[in-house]
This record gives sequence, structure tokens and C-alpha cells, in this order.
Amino acid sequence: MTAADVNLYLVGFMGTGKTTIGRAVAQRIGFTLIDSDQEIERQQGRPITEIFTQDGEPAFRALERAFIENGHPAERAVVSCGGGLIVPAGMLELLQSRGVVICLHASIETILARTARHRHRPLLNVEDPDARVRALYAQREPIYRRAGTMLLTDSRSLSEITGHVIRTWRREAAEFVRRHS
Ligand SMILES: Nc1ncnc2c1ncn2[C@@H]1O[C@H](COP(=O)(O)OP(=O)(O)OP(=O)(O)O)[C@@H](O)[C@H]1O
Ligand SMILES: O=C(O)C1=C[C@@H](O)[C@@H](O)[C@H](O)C1
Ligand SMILES: [Mg+2]
Repeated sequence: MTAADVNLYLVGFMGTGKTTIGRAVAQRIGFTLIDSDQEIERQQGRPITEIFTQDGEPAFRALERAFIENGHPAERAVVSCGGGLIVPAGMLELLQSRGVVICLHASIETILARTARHRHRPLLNVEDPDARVRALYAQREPIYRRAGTMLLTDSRSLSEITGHVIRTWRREAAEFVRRHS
């Protein structure tokens, strides 16, 4: 594999911009964009909220693992990962064995603002979504912090973040190929 073909995995908390940035990055570098949430919904023929209510969160996490293990291309893909995909043990290491992992970060205030208007995130369909976001953010921060290069997205334009992600991916893809050759 050459560095120009190495997959890019975008991880991070809900609302950090993985889907939005993933789309822009894939377009710029000519890769296929795959959003794990959208792909799982397509395979299952039902929205994530329904998977959570009908089968429970552990069933959804198993679908995420199957998607990473054998449900996406091994090369030339930008994979926008669901916000909790790297939380279960072993998932981060699995991603790191397949390509470059970049974590998008945002402050809690920014996340609250970006997630406030949406109802498609089952974990936030509760009486007090702000409290839920704060609790999950605190619980997961240590996991995101060790998930590869972390890029801050607060008050940065989409094009600035996209450029930064692409430069980081280029540098780390070269290292990835060196390590795996
Ligand atoms: N840098 C940014 N500046 C302003 N708005 C942004 C930025 N990044 C993302 N947004 C907005 O925040 C919202 C959430 O973004 P997006 O859906 O890409 O996040 P996500 O990380 O994919 O979330 P999830 O984990 O729930 O899938 C969208 O409305 C998007 O337009
Ligand atoms: O942070 C999470 O656990 C989630 C984030 C979304 O991308 C979806 O994968 C789902 O709503 C769960
Ligand atoms: Mg998304």
C-alpha cells in the first residue's frame, strides 16, 4: 500500500464535525466517504434510534465493530465514525491497525450548541440532554485524548479544519506505511 491510499478514520464526540469534515476531506483527496452511522442504518434498513430502542446499545456497538472489522474498504476511504465507536475496549487499536486516526475535538459549549437542534441521537433523547452530554463528555474524554492526533474545531472554519486534517493525514499516512512495510 502507498501512503496516498491509506484510510483515514475520523473519531470524536458527537457534534465535533466528523460527518461534515469527512465529506469535505473525501472530496478533496478523491477518497470514498463512508459514515459508519449512515452505513449501519443502510444495512439495517432502520434508523439508529430504532436500533437502540428495539435491540439496545450493545447490539449497536456490535454492528459498529462488524463494520470496522469487515464492512468497509481497506484503502482510499475516509471513514467518519459514530461518536461512541471507539469507546468499547479494542476498537481504537483496531482502527489504528487499519489506517490513520484523527480525533476532532470541541469544547463542551460548542458541542451543546451543535447538538441542540437535532433529535436523531438516541443517547440525547432524554429529559435533560445537556446533562447527558456533560456526563458522556466527562466519561469519554480520556478515551478521545489517546485517540491519535487531536484537532481543535472551536471557532475554526470548515475549510481550515479540512486543510488541517488533510495535512495531518498525509504526514501520518507516510508513517503508517513505513511501520507496516
Ligand atoms: N467547524 C464547525 N463550525 C461550525 N459548525 C460546525 C462545524 N463542524 C460541524 N458543525 C456543525 O455541527 C453539527 C454537527 O456536525 P456533524 O454532524 O458533522 O458532527 P458529527 O461529529 O458527525 O456528529 P455525530 O457523532 O453525532 O455523528 C452540524 O450541524 C454541522 O454543520
Ligand atoms: O456518541 C455516541 O455514542 C453516538 C454517536 C452517534 O454518532 C451515533 O453513532 C449514535 O447516536 C451513538
Ligand atoms: Mg456523524
